[in-house]
Amino acid sequence: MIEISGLAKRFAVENPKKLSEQEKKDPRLKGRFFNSVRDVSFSCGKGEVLGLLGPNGAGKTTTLRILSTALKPDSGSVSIDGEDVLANPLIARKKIGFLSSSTGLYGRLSGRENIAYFGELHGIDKKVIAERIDEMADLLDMHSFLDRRAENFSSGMKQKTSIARAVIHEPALVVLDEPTTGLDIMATGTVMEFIQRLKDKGTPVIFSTHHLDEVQLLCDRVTVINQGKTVFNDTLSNFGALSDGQMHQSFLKTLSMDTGDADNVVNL
Ligand SMILES: Nc1ncnc2c1ncn2[C@@H]1O[C@H](COP(=O)(O)OP(=O)(O)OP(=O)(O)O)[C@@H](O)[C@H]1O
Repeated sequence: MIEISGLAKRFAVENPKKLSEQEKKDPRLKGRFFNSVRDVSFSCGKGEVLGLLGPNGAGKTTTLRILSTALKPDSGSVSIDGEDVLANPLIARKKIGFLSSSTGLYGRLSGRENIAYFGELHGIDKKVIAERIDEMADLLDMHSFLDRRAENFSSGMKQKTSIARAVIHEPALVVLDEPTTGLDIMATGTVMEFIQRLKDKGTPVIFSTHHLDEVQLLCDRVTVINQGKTVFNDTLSNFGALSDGQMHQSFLKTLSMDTGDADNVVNL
């Protein structure tokens, strides 16, 4: 079980002229600081898949980077199975598999070598690494490119290799930042099946997405972030019930419920 409570993270604005027009009008901009995440809370239990939704710039990536310990929050708490992630980042890194949208592969290494390298960093036996890579190559349909150098991989090949790399140590929790962005329909289906398999094995999965069909297919829980705050945090069925099962309408409804203070979280 992972529990996130009251996360907040602000960034210093180095050059206000570089802010987008939308960011300049955003209530999160306070003087020289942009409060990207202001109050984010949710939890995800064993065998559950949680979909993290929100408009562009809502704070999803910032939140997921905090969970993965890549970023330190200014306030709030993150615990996995009762263990304080922020106080024990090394233990947390062992427990969490994180797919980031920004971490690249080593172009000179093959897909297999990229994944194996991470396995070795985690201290896993080489034989076990080889077995796990074979298993993941089956599941993610990677055999045709696994031994090619990663520098010329397509987006789909890169993403599958990055996902395999993120879970090589069989983490207790998997966090995926927009895992299907840029993938074709077949690769998207393969990644969705891979998440379903993690769920069947009891591994909690948190993933951010803009695709409501993926949420409907896979998620048990839905969290919506708007302007850095959790505005909805509940089951998929209660999310659907906000507007008779029309996911798109439910999403829009949660956004309109954000009145800008912390008391408007819809927790049905
Ligand atoms: N290091 C940083 N310095 C300054 N501002 C940042 C930094 N990282 C993120 N932000 C700002 O914080 C806000 C939230 O960004 P974040 O990437 O978390 O949003 P997101 O919900 O993942 O968006 P998207 O759906 O577009 O990926 C944005 O306005 C972004 O510009």
